[in-house]
Formats: sequence, structure tokens, C-alpha cells
Amino acid sequence: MNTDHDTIVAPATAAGGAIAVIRISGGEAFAVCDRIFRGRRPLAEADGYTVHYGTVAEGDRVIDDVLAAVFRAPHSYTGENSVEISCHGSSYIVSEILRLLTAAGGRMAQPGEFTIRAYLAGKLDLSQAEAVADMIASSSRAAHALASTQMRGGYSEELESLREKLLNLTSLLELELDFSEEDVEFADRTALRATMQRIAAEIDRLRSSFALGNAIREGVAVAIAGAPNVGKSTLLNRLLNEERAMVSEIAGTTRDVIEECANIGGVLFRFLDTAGIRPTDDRLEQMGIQRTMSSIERAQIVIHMVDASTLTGPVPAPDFPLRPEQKLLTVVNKTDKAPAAWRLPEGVVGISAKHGEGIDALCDALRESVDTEALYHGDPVVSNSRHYEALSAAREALGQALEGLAHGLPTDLLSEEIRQVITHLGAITGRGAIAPDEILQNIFSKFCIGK
Ligand SMILES: Nc1nc2c(c(=O)[nH]1)N(C=O)[C@@H](CNc1ccc(C(=O)N[C@@H](CCC(=O)O)C(=O)O)cc1)CN2
Ligand SMILES: Nc1nc2c(ncn2[C@@H]2O[C@H](COP(=O)(O)OP(=O)(O)OP(=O)(O)O)[C@@H](O)[C@H]2O)c(=O)[nH]1
Ligand SMILES: [K+]
Ligand SMILES: [Mg+2]
Repeated sequence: MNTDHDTIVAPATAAGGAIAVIRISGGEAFAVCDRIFRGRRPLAEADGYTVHYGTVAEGDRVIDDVLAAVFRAPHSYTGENSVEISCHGSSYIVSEILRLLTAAGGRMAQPGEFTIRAYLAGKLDLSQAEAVADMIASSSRAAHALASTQMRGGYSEELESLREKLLNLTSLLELELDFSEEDVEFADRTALRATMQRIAAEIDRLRSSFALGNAIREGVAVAIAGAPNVGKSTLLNRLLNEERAMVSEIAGTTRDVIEECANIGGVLFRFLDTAGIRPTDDRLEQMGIQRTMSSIERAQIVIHMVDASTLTGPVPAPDFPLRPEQKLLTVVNKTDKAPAAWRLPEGVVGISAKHGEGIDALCDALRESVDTEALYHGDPVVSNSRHYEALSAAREALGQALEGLAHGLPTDLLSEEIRQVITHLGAITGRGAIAPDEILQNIFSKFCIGK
């Protein structure tokens, strides 16, 4: 990765708008722009946070009328001198201006390179930088709340406070080592244990928030499962308001799992319409049912759908296994064709997917099964698997430190165990030590160009 801070250029807006923005950042940003931009005065003489009208030209040939916004180091997103050129939103104009900028000494930026520079300049820590990408990708109120808390540093503060407490512990322990001849104990072992246990509990809380955080980010997975022909695909289409899946009276219509997202009450749900489960000799149908089973396994919520028109007794239990943390929603479909004397059992949602009855109640039930209270309170919720891994490693190291403490581990080794915990927590924000190139590369390669 290039960190010598040459001047980078990239489009910052997606194609298709009326206006397109091109970003330029680096030590030579003004000089590079002044080679192609003609305004009243050179941008090199302009104050920060000012906007200038002018043209971009190649020799006599004017490419476009533009506005250039000037940012002076350190007051910019990257912390470097930066210019943003707003031109007409033509992909041809954008590519021409980029061509001129690179000929004038700029280099095309890599994905996430502006944000890497913001991180290296100390404008954001790693977890905040990652939240920038989540912010751009957010497509629901809940995902936005998640990214927003993280981008504003709520989660970093929490981690920083844990790190500080641990650093205090190691300082006390290391002080003891300095006085090892005298057999003193600066770090009262009972208090030490209590502090370590409090920190462990906090790490556990963060780790357990990952189930919610990850679901919010990726979409809460809801498998729609049941026997063939109960109306699973009809429900998917109803929820999406679109004829996405094939529907027919032929049992075994759906073979491959169909996955689509819908926003319900500010939360993104990822619905998985599956092949109907039944014993069959058809090889292809068996493959479909295998996929049904793995979709059920991966889902947070499973809708077990049964057909009211074929119900003779009570609603049968699902013929697939569920884990304790998975939520089961029993849905009786085709209530429009239920026998006259039939009554909806307790705890079951009755719908007619074909006619749209009961869909609101089903959506309410789905929405209620996701607790977003913490999210909207601004409580830190872990949504990034890199962070989850680091927290797990920290928790494991802390467990070993606690074990060591219980078994009278020598002070220097105990201190070393606690340092491990600090290192793992520090990897999340990248504070304490600048993260190695390889890790930065890995994180930022997932960004879009121009971010
Ligand atoms: N046109 C434009 N819009 C944008 C961005 C941008 O870079 N350009 N952003 C980015 O992608 C986001 C805003 N982020 C930004 C963050 C900091 C600074 C900045 O100038 N910071 C200064 C001053 C802070 C202050 O006054 O308190 C600094 O950090 O010193 C600019 C944009 C979203 N909208
Ligand atoms: N009367 C009535 N018919 C329905 C309702 N929902 C679905 N159907 C009909 O039931 C039949 C099967 O619907 P599908 O949506 O294909 O059922 P499925 O569960 O996806 O079936 P497979 O993919 O084969 O497992 C179709 O003829 C639908 O029109 C409903 O609420 N009322
Ligand atoms: K069918
Ligand atoms: Mg189907």
C-alpha cells in the first residue's frame, strides 16, 4: 500500500446524477488542479472551504464548466489538501477530467484510499472508517443507526475505556515487579479479579450483541418453510409486492432457494423462499429439499407455513429441527379456504397470502421478534465480523488471565496475559499502534472507489 501521500484522484459520485464530483487529495492537490482548471485565481491561492467557478480545458478545448471546492490541510476529510470538482454528470466528462488530472500528476485512487488517509491522519479510527462503508451501504433505519453510532465513535469510546482499565491493571502489576524484592502487592488480587470479571462481562455483552448487529447489517434471515403447495412462494411475492417467485398448483414448483430483501418497520429482512419438504424419489427435488434444510439452519426466524384448507386437526409441529436461539413463527395460510367451523389456534398467525389478509399482522410479528431498543438508544452493537473475532480473542485471553490469577501465576506472566487482551481490543480501533498494511489492505479493499 502506498502511504507516501502522492496526490490521488477518483470519482466520488455514482453515475447517473445531474452533477458528478471528482475528488483530489494530497500534497500537490492544488498544483495538479491548477494545471487543468481555469478560474479567476489559482486554487493554490484560495482559502479553505471556498468554492470557485471556472472551466476545465485541454489546450483550447473546454471540457466543462465546473465548480471547485477547496479544502486546506488539516481541515478536510483526509486531513490533506483536497479539491472537489463538480462537473456535469456525464460519465464521458468524468473520464476526460480524470484523464487530464492523471496527466497533470495525479494518480487514480484505490478503493478506500481517501478513508485510509483519514485514518492515517487520525481523523477516524479503524472501526469508524469501517462504519463509513456501512453507512454508504445502509438501506434501513436500523442499519443506519448501527453504522451511525459506530461512525460517531460510540463503540470506540467503549473499547477505549476497557483498554484503559486493562492498562491500569498492567501498570499496577508491573509496579510490583519493580519492588519484587520487597514482596509487596500493589494490585490487591481480590480487586483485580473483580475488575477483570467486570471487563469480561462487558466483552461478553458486546460479543452477544453481534447476533443482532450482524442480522441488521446483512438483513434478518427469515426462512419460509413447509410442505409443498402451502403457499410459500405466494407469501414471498406478497411481501415483496412483486411476482418474484413462480407460483403454481403443482407441488414441488420451487426448487432452488429464492432470496430477497424487504424493509419492514425500518429493519431489513432477508426472506428465503424454499422448496416444500416431503419424501420424494425425484433427485432434483431432493437437492432442493437439502437446500431448504440448510436455509432453515442459517435463518434467525423460521416461518413454518401450513395450509388451512387441508388441516384436519391441530397445527402439526414442524418436521425440521430448530436451535434454541431460532425463532419459530407458525403461519396458517389460505384462511380463505378454511373449513367453516375452523378457528385460528392461539399463538398462530392466520393469513391469506393470495388475497393479502393477515399480512400486516405477520409483518408486526416479524418486526416484534427483532429487538432494536439498544440500537436506537445508541448502545454499541457489534456488527463487523472482524470486530467479533477480535473480541472473542480478547475474551479468551482474559479467561486465561483469570485462570492464571486463580492459580497464582507469577506477576510478570499475569501482566503479559493482560497485555494480550489489550492487543486484541486495540486491533478493533487500530489505536495504540498503526495497523499493519496487510490488515488495512484487507479492510479497505471492500470500499468503493472514491471513498
Ligand atoms: N462534498 C463532500 N461531502 C461530503 C464529504 C466530503 O468529503 N465532501 N464527506 C466525506 O466523505 C462526508 C462528510 N465528511 C467530512 C468530514 C470532515 C470534513 C472536514 O473538513 N473536517 C475538518 C473540519 C471539521 C470541523 O470544522 O469541525 C477537520 O477535520 O479538520 C469534511 C467532510 C459526507 N459529505
Ligand atoms: N385460496 C388460496 N390459495 C392460495 C393461497 N396462497 C397460495 N395459494 C395457492 O396455492 C398454490 C400453491 O402456491 P405456491 O405459492 O406455489 O406454494 P408453495 O408453498 O410455494 O409450493 P412449492 O414451491 O411447490 O413447495 C397456488 O395455486 C396458489 O395460488 C391463499 O392464501 N389462498
Ligand atoms: K406450488
Ligand atoms: Mg414455492
